[in-house]
Amino acid sequence: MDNLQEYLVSKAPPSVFYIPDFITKEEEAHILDKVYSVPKPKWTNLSNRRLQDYGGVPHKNGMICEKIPTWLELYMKRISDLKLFGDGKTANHVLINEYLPDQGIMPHTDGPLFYPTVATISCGSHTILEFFNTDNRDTICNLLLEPRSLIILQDDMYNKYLHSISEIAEDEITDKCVNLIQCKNNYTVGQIVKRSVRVSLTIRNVPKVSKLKLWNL
Ligand SMILES: O=C(O)CCC(=O)C(=O)O
Ligand SMILES: [Fe+2]
Repeated sequence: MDNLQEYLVSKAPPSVFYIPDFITKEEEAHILDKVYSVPKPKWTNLSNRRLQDYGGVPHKNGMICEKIPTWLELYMKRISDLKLFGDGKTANHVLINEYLPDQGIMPHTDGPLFYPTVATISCGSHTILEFFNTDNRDTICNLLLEPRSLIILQDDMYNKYLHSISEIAEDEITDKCVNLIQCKNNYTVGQIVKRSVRVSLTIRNVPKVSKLKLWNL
């Protein structure tokens, strides 16, 4: 991956980059193996998905950094090397979401505690990430995220629009999907694509970290 600009999704508002095959099938299998080998309490169960978080709890007074597993640091470095987080800053937080085929995430923005660029690696299944206008909930565009792809959101696509994943077990490809020509596979409008279990790695930078160390733990 030499030049990020080659991966710009030019039909979306500024700015989205879509990189198919960012990781190999072997790396995908390795990630899934690691994600599913944690002890059960590492999972946080929500009503519509489960998640694991690494790096600490982002907080307005500063995140108290926690040690991140070595296997994850490898993928964080690959993202940090893209220089997405401004003046030499590197990734220091990872959220791992697991979605069963009919699970999703409600419309939201990622908020002010993170540097306003988010990088997400998809494993196991495709999904469709939908973007909405905050005021009237009109659709802005959709992005088809293939397994092993990387998506990078910044500028208005991070700050201005809401994003969500519908709670449906299969997706219909529509012309609202603005990155179809950049996908590895061929998709046609009207096609139905069945979801399987998807695990996503959302890799970010929390600019404000606390120097406080929990010596007594
Ligand atoms: O799973 C994804 O691709 C999106 C996750 C997301 O939006 C988030 O964790 O804030
Ligand atoms: Fe999000």
